[in-house]
Amino acid sequence: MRFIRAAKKIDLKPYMSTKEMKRTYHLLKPYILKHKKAYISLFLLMVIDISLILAFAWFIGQLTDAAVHRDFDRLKGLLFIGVGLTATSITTNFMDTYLETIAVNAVKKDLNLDLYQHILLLPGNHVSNLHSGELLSHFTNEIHNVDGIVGRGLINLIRYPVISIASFIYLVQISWKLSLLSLLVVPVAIIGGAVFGLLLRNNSRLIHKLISSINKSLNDTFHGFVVIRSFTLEKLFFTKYDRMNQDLYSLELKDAKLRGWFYAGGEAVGATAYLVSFIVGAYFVSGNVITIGALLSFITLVGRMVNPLTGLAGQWASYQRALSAIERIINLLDKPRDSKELPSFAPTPLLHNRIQFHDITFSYDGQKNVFEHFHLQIPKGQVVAFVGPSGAGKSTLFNLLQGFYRCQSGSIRIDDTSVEDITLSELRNSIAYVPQETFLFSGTIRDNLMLARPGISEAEMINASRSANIHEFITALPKGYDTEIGERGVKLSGGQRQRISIARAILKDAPILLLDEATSALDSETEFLVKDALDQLMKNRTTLIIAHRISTIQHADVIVVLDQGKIVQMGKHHELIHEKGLYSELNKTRVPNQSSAANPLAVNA
Ligand SMILES: Nc1ncnc2c1ncn2[C@@H]1O[C@H](COP(=O)(O)OP(=O)(O)OP(=O)(O)O)[C@@H](O)[C@H]1O
Repeated sequence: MRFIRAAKKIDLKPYMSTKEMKRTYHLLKPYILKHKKAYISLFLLMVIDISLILAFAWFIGQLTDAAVHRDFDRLKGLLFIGVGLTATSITTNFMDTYLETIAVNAVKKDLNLDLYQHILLLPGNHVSNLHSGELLSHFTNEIHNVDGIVGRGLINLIRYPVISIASFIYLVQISWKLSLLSLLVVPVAIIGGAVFGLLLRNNSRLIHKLISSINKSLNDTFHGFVVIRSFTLEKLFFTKYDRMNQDLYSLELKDAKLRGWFYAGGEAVGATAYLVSFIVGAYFVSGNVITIGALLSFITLVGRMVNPLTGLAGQWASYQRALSAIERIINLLDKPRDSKELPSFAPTPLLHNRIQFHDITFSYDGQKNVFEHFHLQIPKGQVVAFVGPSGAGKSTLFNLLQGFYRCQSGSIRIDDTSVEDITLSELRNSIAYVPQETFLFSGTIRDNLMLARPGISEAEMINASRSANIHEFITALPKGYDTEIGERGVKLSGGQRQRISIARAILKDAPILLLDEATSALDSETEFLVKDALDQLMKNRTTLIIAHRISTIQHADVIVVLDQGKIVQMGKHHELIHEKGLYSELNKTRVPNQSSAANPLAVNA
């Protein structure tokens, strides 16, 4: 109930604005136009459908009058017309259902794909503000609500008023007095529909928001199983989930009540119009003002005139529900992308000279600078290690070099070309990155290795695995390289995952290598073996390393000591160790009586 209470404060003003409607149709227009054939056909079917409605009303009137006058020849002729009308109606219904499916699902399919592509291309600063649970709910919940806006939903916005107007014109032909009477219910139907539509939209907006929160919570639960169990958070999480579910149930009930009242109101308006027309019409028949056939035509059409008005209001209700869903998608689609095209494998430009961080100033949030006028040059082929306390900016340098974030000023250059001037495909294919936290995709070990680049041969894969000291482990598994490793590689140890990640980087064969704590999950023996592989891998490349362990950096060509985004020391291990400064401080905090090879730089750990 907490969610509902907080939500009650929501201002109703935004729901009255037409700006969001315009934004929504602006977003949907290209998708609708792409499938214009289906929409044009639906429109033509609509015209046929309206003609059929009028024709049936005429048919009933004619049939009744022919029966009253015992005109059997006319009855026979009408029978054929009736069969023809029914056959046309069945065919158009089938076509309508089929085309409606195309018009709705094709738009949803395209929107789905574009949304996915958009998320893949969002820059790092937007991605870090997104929650995967919320993103999932865009695909699993919100996108399905566009039904209310596209397809028949859209056609009905034209269809309903046209049916009402056409029926009304026909009604006037039968009896203008009766027609004026039936007009009295029109304002009631329209005002009622508009009010309920607004209430429904407010409620729907809350439902979408809550479904998104539920998805977030589920995502956190499934990713945080270990923490939940070790901190005995099960009851806490369950209670929170229970409360959200209860809130969702209450909101759905409210939605059902609103809809129920709304449809009941619509029925009442329709029934009133029907009854009043019937009673007054019967009075007209007894006075010979109209025939029985004309009365039957009239009451058939009166429903056709009033129902679209309540239907239009009903359409307005689903439209509001759809609008509240789609505005969440639009907010995401409005965010600028990193590039227009999806990065993919591209031939790697070789690094001929150097990497430069030239006078860069960068902040994640636009307020606190991580780097200010930062300079650093890394000549080709060097191994440069970065050390420094937590939060010094080491990972940020890697993020910037890979183009995950853009600097506010200054430039990062590879061979004197700014990374902003080369495509993301070229940039990222020039870099092999072994991250601090290894991410493996669900699937087999082979799948995870082969994605390093296209065209990897079996022999290359095995050689890379050998170099990363993981081949023996893999071949000892019952299915070898074809072993399924579970979601995110849960069936492997941290060290095994990290060695697969190293093998993947070896296979990528890029001129620049980024190792972010690449050996942190390895025991000292395995680390020794992998270090050998990494040394081989680094030979013809320019390598940037972030490491906690001295063993990984003591042979680096340069060690860059960072503190709060500034270079405070630079040099080789044997020089820095004797210098007074942060590096020797970090070194002093090593645990005594351990070999330096296995020791972490404690401040950074
Ligand atoms: N996505 C982000 N959004 C906002 N701020 C961030 C983000 N990532 C890092 N920061 C901030 O930027 C600063 C530098 O972080 P960075 O991760 O580069 O440090 P680091 O030296 O790699 O630290 P560690 O050794 O702990 O990984 C920190 O103050 C951190 O809080």
